[in-house]
Amino acid sequence: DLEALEHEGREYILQLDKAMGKRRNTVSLSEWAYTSNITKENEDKWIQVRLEQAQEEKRAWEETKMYRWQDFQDFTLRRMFKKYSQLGVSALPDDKYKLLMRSVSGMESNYATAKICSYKDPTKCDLALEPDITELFAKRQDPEELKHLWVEWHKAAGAKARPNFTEYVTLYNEAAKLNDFKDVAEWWQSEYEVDDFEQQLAKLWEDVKPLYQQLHAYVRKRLRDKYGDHIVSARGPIPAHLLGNMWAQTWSNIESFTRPYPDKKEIDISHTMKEQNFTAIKMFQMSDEFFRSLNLTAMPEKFWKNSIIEKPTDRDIVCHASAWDFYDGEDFRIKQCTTIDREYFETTHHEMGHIQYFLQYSHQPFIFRDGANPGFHEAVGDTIALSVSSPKHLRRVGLSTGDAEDEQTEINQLYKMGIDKIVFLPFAYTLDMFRYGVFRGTTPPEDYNCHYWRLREMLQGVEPPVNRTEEDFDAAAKYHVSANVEYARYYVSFIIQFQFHRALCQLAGEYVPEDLNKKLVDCDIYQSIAAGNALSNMLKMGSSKPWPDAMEALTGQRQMKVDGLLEYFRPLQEWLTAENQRTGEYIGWEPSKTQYC
Ligand SMILES: C=C(C[SeH])C(=O)N1CCC[C@H]1C(=O)O
Ligand SMILES: [Zn+2]
Repeated sequence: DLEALEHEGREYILQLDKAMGKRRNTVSLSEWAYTSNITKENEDKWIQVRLEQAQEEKRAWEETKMYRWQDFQDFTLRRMFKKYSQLGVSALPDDKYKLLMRSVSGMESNYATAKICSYKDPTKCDLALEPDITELFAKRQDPEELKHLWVEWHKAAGAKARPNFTEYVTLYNEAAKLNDFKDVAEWWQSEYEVDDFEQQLAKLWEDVKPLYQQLHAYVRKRLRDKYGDHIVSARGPIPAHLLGNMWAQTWSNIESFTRPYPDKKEIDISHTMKEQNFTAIKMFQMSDEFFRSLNLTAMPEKFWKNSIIEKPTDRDIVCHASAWDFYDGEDFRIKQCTTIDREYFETTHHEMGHIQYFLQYSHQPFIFRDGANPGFHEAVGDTIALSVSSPKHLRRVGLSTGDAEDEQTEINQLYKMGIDKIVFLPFAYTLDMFRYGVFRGTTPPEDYNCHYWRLREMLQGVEPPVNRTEEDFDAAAKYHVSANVEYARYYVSFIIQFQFHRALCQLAGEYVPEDLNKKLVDCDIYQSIAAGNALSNMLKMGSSKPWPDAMEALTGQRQMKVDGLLEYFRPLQEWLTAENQRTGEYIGWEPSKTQYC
């Protein structure tokens, strides 16, 4: 009878889950070995381990099909079977699976080891993305030097990845079909468990676009003031190499010469951290201390022993920051090539947020040891960083000397947050709108690069510094495209982190709507047990429930909405609108004058 069958099903799935945990540990250890020491030998070992695991996963998958789990009464048991009934890339036959892994590791190792020549010294050709090119792009303001760095990086990391990328698209789509998806776009969107995900992304963009256009118009004016209108037009897109970041995804590095009130003291914690002889480990200890102040879990001993937090000098590694769960309840690691600056201070909190999530759901069955959706995992650390980057907190930890919280300082602070958080949204939206089209085949290979730029111009209002052709492949010059990491998760994160932050600030008594002494921009939840416990209750759920249940547990909302973000930035939006009217700046952008593609 059904009762007995369901009982049998529970026994089966629990032992399968234990086996899955062991497998994930083995795979994580071999992937760590490869990405922390990029050699052919380590790549071969990682691929071999993945192939062996794929065999075991296939056998287990065949077994689950024998259970009529759709009729089981227990929601959690049904959810476990549902997740186990999806095999993933292991559904590919061995030879194709191997080709797929080789094409991705080929792109990722190319990205991790790419070098370019210096602008000033053409014989110096050992510049890596981290730390060399990143630091030059953050500091240099000469348009010709920035153009050189931009063109050379996009050649070395983008164009070179094109052959591997086209093979990856074909094979990955085959895997999608073997999992009963039309294509990878549908597979990626299924992770969000709503049937109108793409429409939701478009709605969120419509809601935040007016704010973005005001910020874009203001920044374009300040750049035109600095570089002249022969470089920055009055009504067109902004040249992408002038925004302080290789992908123009955050414009924080041009804050110093574009902020609204330049005569107000700038909070430059990069400078202060260097002055105070900060080390990478110090940043990690400060972040760990913040999480512990919320009554969350301390980093375990193996974290401090096994993490790699500085770039090794004796080997090639994947420097792009990452957080790792080894699924044994005690081994959790971060790998990043820390430099002492604001950007890595934030990245450290971002990665520690991943580790905290791992720790909070480490009691769950392995199949539920995931974010409620991929955006949740990206939002944890950033939500904490919203408190850490408040002037109040920076004063608390001695990274900023007190400045009267007057109106102008507040606008400067909101501007500093906005050129990081608002600016990021159209970039993130573009990256996966582009890849959805590629996987669906609506964007044919012969149109990959020009379509990518049409999307970037339409959504982000930026244009390339030089003409582009289909010899280029600029999308792969971004880590996540070369490393096969889905990106809508960050778009979701940058929306929901403001819903989380607002709820936590209210719980901490740090934010009271309409109370001018309890503003959202000043909120710092540091040491709030009430906020920490509420966050912990959401994180402990992992992916055991649909994400609206997790979001409701913390915020009372069951939908992604920009209301949190718009509430946070309201004073800035009002200021930008008034300022753009005062200067008569054109809002939005006309199509680019140059036929660059
Ligand atoms: C820090 C990470 C590792 Se999950 C990252 O890739 N982020 C964090 C913010 C956006 C995105 C990026 O760098 O493009
Ligand atoms: Zn992340």
